[in-house]
Amino acid sequence: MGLGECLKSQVLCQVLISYVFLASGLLINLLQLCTLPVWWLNKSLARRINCRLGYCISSQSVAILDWWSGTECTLYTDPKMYPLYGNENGIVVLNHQFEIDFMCGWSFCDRFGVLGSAKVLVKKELAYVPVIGWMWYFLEIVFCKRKWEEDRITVSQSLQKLRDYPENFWFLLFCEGTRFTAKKHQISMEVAEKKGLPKLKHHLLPRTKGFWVTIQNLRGTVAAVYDSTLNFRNNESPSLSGILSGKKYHADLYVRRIPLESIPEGEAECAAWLHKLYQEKDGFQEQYIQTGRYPGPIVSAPRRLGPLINWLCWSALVLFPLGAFLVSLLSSGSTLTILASLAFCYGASLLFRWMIGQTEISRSSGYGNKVNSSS
Ligand SMILES: CC/C=C\C/C=C\C/C=C\C/C=C\C/C=C\C/C=C\CCC(=O)SCCNC(=O)CCNC(=O)[C@H](O)C(C)(C)COP(=O)(O)OP(=O)(O)OC[C@H]1O[C@@H](n2cnc3c(N)ncnc32)[C@H](O)[C@@H]1OP(=O)(O)O
Ligand SMILES: CCCCCCCCCCCCCCCC(=O)OC[C@@H](O)COP(=O)(O)O
Repeated sequence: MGLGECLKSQVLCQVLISYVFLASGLLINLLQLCTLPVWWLNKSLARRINCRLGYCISSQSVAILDWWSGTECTLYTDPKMYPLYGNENGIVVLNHQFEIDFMCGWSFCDRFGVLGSAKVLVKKELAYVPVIGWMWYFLEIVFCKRKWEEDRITVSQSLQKLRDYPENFWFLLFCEGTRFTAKKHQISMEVAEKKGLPKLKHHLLPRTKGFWVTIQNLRGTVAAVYDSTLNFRNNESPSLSGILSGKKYHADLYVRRIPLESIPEGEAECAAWLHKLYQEKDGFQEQYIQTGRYPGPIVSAPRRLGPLINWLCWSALVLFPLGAFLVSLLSSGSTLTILASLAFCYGASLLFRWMIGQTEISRSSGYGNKVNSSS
């Protein structure tokens, strides 16, 4: 193990990274709250400010992925489509199999200049996660309860609001609705069988309603669906804890651009189209597993310096007062203050640990464990 790797695996480094993320993130959440009056005066300006503030948070996770762990994210796509990425609105359909898939997604958003405005259909439970969940309110992220009776109205309403969004955005949909586990796969293939659909080997059966409602509400606003299939080389199973301790992974993403006009309008036709798409995605995964490659050429989309600079600036901003506080704490010699500070640090580390837990598949929800769809 080299010196760099040894340093990255030290607990102190991870404590400092989590401190920077929590302290700067809560500060940015506060700044986002302060933009509320701007919403009434100039909505477009408020949205643009929130894109920049959101970038300050989400790009920290990109910095950790791209620069701290040095994880390589490789893009397979048609080079003719490349100039369109980031210059139009897109709906991204991604497989949901890996604990850090959202970080790789964010990294690609950054590479194409749409990180601040990135959108996702996300389960409501994540709205309560400090920093990221709170940031999402101000970025007009679409929340769902995974209960169609309620979601059909609320999801449509939230999507309608994006129709006059002032910046280009990608809207991410994990149509499988939950992370892949062997049990969820088995149940969803029973559903597939009952519906007379071909079985999938590497995906859960996609839930079609969220896709249909997204297409319906964003038609005319979004130019294309970016069908995206992610996998990791050498059977890596990446984790956020691994990234924080500096472990390098190798992600490969295959993206196909599908013009929105080619997607059928009716609900049943749209659902059938999505099922066919997932059968194709399953074929790409099989090819990847057999050959270690996706079809099509690799296109260069290098990591950018922006997230690193942003991260270093926020680190300087919040670490300096921490250092000053620690010096004054030690020189005060007050046992009570020192104990109170230690208790506070312990609480903060529990909170960060809980946030990491949200990404872990072993702590995944029970959604999809039964044929009916309760969480
Ligand atoms: C160039 C580079 C390109 C790309 C770069 C890549 C990405 C970058 C893009 C953006 C990044 C942005 C942000 C990323 C940051 C963070 C995101 C992190 C994670 C959050 C993700 C989540 O929270 S995923 C969970 C939430 N999302 C979803 O659930 C979406 C999918 N779900 C749906 O669409 C659902 O339909 C629903 C939620 C709208 C409603 O759910 P509900 O359960 O109520 O209804 P369903 O219709 O799904 O269920 C009933 C039907 O389903 C059948 N059924 C029953 N049991 C099962 C089963 N086990 N499996 C499958 N199907 C089942 C049932 O038979 C019913 O069928 P019908 O035919 O009768 O409809
Ligand atoms: C600089 C350090 C950056 C570290 C960031 C740490 C904070 C992480 C906070 C949690 C962010 C939320 C990401 C959620 C990821 C996810 O993938 O959610 C799962 C859902 O799709 C489906 O849920 P489930 O049904 O449980 O599988």
